[in-house]
Amino acid sequence: MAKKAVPVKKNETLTLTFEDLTHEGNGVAKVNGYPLFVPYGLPGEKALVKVVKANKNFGFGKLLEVKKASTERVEAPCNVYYKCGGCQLQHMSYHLQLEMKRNQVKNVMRKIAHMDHVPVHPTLGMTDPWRYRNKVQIPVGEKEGAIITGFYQKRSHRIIDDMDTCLIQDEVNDRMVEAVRRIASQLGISAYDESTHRGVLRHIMVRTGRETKDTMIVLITRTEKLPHQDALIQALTETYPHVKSIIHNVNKEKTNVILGKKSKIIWGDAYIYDTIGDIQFAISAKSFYQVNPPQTKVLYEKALEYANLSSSDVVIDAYCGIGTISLFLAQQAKKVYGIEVVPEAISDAKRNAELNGITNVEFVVGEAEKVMPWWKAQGLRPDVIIVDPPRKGCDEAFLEAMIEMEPKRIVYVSCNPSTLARDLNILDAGGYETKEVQPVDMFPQTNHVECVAVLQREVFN
Ligand SMILES: C[S@@+](CC[C@H](N)C(=O)[O-])C[C@H]1O[C@@H](n2cnc3c(N)ncnc32)[C@H](O)[C@@H]1O
Repeated sequence: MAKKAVPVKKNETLTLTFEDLTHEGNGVAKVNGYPLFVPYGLPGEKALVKVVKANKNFGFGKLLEVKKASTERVEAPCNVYYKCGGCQLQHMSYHLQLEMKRNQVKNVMRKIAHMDHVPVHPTLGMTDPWRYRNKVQIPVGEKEGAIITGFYQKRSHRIIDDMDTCLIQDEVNDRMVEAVRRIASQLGISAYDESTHRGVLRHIMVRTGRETKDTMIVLITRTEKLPHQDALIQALTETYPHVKSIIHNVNKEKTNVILGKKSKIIWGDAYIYDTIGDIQFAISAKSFYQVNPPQTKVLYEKALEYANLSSSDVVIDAYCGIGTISLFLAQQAKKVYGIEVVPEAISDAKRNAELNGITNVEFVVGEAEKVMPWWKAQGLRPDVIIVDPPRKGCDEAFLEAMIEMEPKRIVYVSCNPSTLARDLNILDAGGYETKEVQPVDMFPQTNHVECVAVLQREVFN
């Protein structure tokens, strides 16, 4: 059979009309059926595009000029949007962002889960989809002898040197990054240089409680010692009374991983506090805590609604982090068991239960895929199981144990629709029918999407 020729050439410029959007947010145009993916292109738009890569079955293009703009195109408010790798969707209306995320979920439900029939509801979005992030981790560099902070330019480790704000961050985080940068510069603390593996300050991490405005600052250095530590602490805490915790973390490795293994509280508490709904949470530096608190409440309320608990129900919250979902569930259930692999998160979870006077919870440190079969062997038979795994989804041994425990319902919270669809398929074969899926926009302006799905056990006679 004759090989089909690629209809475009690298560096060629073409006028094209976009027909679709990928789940990354790229426009899709077709040249004689050959798809060309173009960042920042929107469906219905006519644009001048330069071909930058022409693979056998698909290519990539660069948007040179929009000839006819979509009514969904908006001006990106961030002045470094087109350089930064953090956001991908600022050029489209929020309405289209929500629709795109729902379509992504519908697509995986069709293509991976083979569940065309399952309703995927419209994405639950934010009224104000800006300034929502409670945590920033920003690289530190040097320019003309001064310390700079900024995210990396897209697909590189070059720091954006004219970034003065991040519009999806809590303003307190922005201010604190700037304060640490300025004070560290004044004190002559050097920035880490990745190419030479020299210098001191690698990253600044700031976490702020949305409701409390309590702030934790984590200073990540290559060196054991943080130079001018006392002066830095004094300058920060005298000027910013909302700073409740300063932590020094040491990362000596040549690595992209931000936090090193060794941490020391150098001022204040090990925790900051925040509230979601009427529950208070203590959050330590290394624990997972959802980054968008208002939408976390929306997500958890949906999970709780899907769990449909009665006061006699026993529940497992797998991958429970610092016990956020568990404590919500515990208000309506007889007993909740939480399982999580990070020991610090389980200490936080126990502390959080105490803080809120919640006694019907039990938290265990371990890998969910090992603890679930053990719980099953011990005779634990929960009425409802909630899972909220990391992006890679659930381990098969975990899914198997969950099916064998025969809960009447499973509620699956996921930050990766593809692995969600894969796992729903496995659970379906194990007798759990997916009833509906609700996308929730936890990460506006970015192409990430969160979902919650409810599954019911089919009882065969
Ligand atoms: C998406 S977070 C969810 C946390 C929590 N449910 C929440 O909403 O804050 C996933 C959690 O799973 C934990 N985790 C990752 N792999 C695990 C495993 N094999 N067993 C148990 N927990 C795991 C992570 O440490 C993280 O806290």
